[in-house]
Amino acid sequence: MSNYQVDITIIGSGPGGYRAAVLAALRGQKVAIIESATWGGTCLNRGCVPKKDWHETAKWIEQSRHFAKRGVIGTDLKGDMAQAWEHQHQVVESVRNSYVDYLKRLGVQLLEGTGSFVDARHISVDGPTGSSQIQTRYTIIATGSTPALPEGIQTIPGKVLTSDMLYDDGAPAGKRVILIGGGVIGTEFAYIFDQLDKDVQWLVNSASLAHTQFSPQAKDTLKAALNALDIKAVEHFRVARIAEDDQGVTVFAEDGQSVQGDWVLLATGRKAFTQGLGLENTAVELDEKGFVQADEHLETAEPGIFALGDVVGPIMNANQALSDAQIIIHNLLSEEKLERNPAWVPELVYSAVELARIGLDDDTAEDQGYEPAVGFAAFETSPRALGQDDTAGFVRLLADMDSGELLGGEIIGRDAGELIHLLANSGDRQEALRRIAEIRVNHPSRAEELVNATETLAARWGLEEQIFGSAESSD
Ligand SMILES: Cc1cc2nc3c(=O)[nH]c(=O)nc-3n(C[C@H](O)[C@H](O)[C@H](O)COP(=O)(O)OP(=O)(O)OC[C@H]3O[C@@H](n4cnc5c(N)ncnc54)[C@H](O)[C@@H]3O)c2cc1C
Ligand SMILES: NC(=O)c1ccc[n+]([C@@H]2O[C@H](COP(=O)([O-])OP(=O)(O)OC[C@H]3O[C@@H](n4cnc5c(N)ncnc54)[C@H](O)[C@@H]3O)[C@@H](O)[C@H]2O)c1
Repeated sequence: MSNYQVDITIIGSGPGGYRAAVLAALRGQKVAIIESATWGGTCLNRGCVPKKDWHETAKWIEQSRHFAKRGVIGTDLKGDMAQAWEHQHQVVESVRNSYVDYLKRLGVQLLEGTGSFVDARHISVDGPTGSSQIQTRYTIIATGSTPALPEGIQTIPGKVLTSDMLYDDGAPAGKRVILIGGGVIGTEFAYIFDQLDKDVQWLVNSASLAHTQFSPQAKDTLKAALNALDIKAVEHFRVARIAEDDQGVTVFAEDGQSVQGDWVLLATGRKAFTQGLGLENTAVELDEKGFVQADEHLETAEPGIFALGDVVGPIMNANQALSDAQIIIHNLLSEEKLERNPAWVPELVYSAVELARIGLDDDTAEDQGYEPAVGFAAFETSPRALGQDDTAGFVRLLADMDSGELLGGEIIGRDAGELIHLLANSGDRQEALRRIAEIRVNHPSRAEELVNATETLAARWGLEEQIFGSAESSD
């Protein structure tokens, strides 16, 4: 058995664990990271990275409908899911190799196996090539999440899959796909599968993205874009049972309706993963949903043990895991203590339109005593968007009517996932509108619509002074 003595041990190598390892190593810490499955976690191997690779392909296919009118002549193009799977697989492998290489170059000790607490300062690692034990000062639990299945539903390889199985094992051959869930994965895959030439039957028990903070306007824009491609959800379908037969699969709803297809993708949520961690040997506590309980600094009930990302929840996205990693490492190595503030971490959905949001939504802003004013600019008239044949969407900024403080923002449309950084990095929010209004823009660009949205806040809500500064009298 090998023994290691380190400053920080990280259990799990998803975006949160990886980022924590890099930041700690860069700041001179002796770091060990443990991974029981594939280096890079959900996001790299079966989440954000392969999904965005497919989203890009889907966009290309959709945009090929504009080729002829733009003077690009050729035969009718369509998607091929098997080849798309190979493409994402190569991208993922290449990113994984560079991640592992970077960790090694930084001197991080990479250990393959299941990490389990022996006590609060000792962790055992049981892996394919043997066992080891680590003595550690601090530990970060970064074990992520796993798909949650509706009660009574089980997966069947090649027939009833989760997104983890889809990316690990490949896509089944059949064209008729039943997609279950109106959450983020369901909304993203309804579009991707459709463009990859699948006949999608999309079953949801509540409207798409109902549980998110996106505005009704954002959801309507998404719905219109999906409808334009003839992608429509079957609503009020609560799945109760799935039966396999010679024709494929039949999905039954609680009210008795049924739908047939070749295979099913379950996108019915994810749950925190803490199995095999040996938390009973520590004072770490779980909440009633199984999330690791942590304070605003992400420290658990056991001093010196921290947790981040999906295993802490309730928000499950890579952006939150990355932000958590930054907070934990900063707090461990600095006097200043940062607090987790999920509202100011961007939230994205990649579907027939890209949806990005950050900060407060209208209701939360009102609940917190603000008087929200809305600044709005549509991409409909943007020269850049017109030139791209992609005019769906808008910028919507929320500001306090009295102080002009930026409360939140939404960017809907192409490149929203990049543009949102202009709001994510807007520093002091009292000054944010002015900073946005003063951006030295590249013309024509989509970012100009952010500037235009601040101008509507000035014109319609009397926020000229907060946005342009006080006008000096020339008398
Ligand atoms: C289909 C899909 C698409 C997504 N798309 C996006 C997106 O576009 N943008 C976005 O921001 N988010 C996206 N997400 C969410 C994102 O993938 C997760 O929020 C993110 O991966 C969470 O990171 P994490 O570091 O908390 O954990 P994870 O990435 O889940 O990594 C945890 C790792 O810990 C390992 N582990 C668990 N237990 C142990 C143990 N005891 N010992 C050792 N290792 C262990 C696991 O094997 C895993 O590799 C997507 C998710 C899915 C499923
Ligand atoms: N772009 C991103 O940041 C991104 C992308 C993908 C996934 N994720 C995260 O991964 C997690 C998992 O995504 P998800 O879409 O599976 O979960 P989700 O929680 O977003 O949505 C689950 C959906 O399944 C539905 N559902 C549950 N049981 C059902 C049943 N019996 N019949 C019909 N519908 C049922 C729910 O009503 C809900 O609409 C989420 O937390 C999500 O935020 C993030």
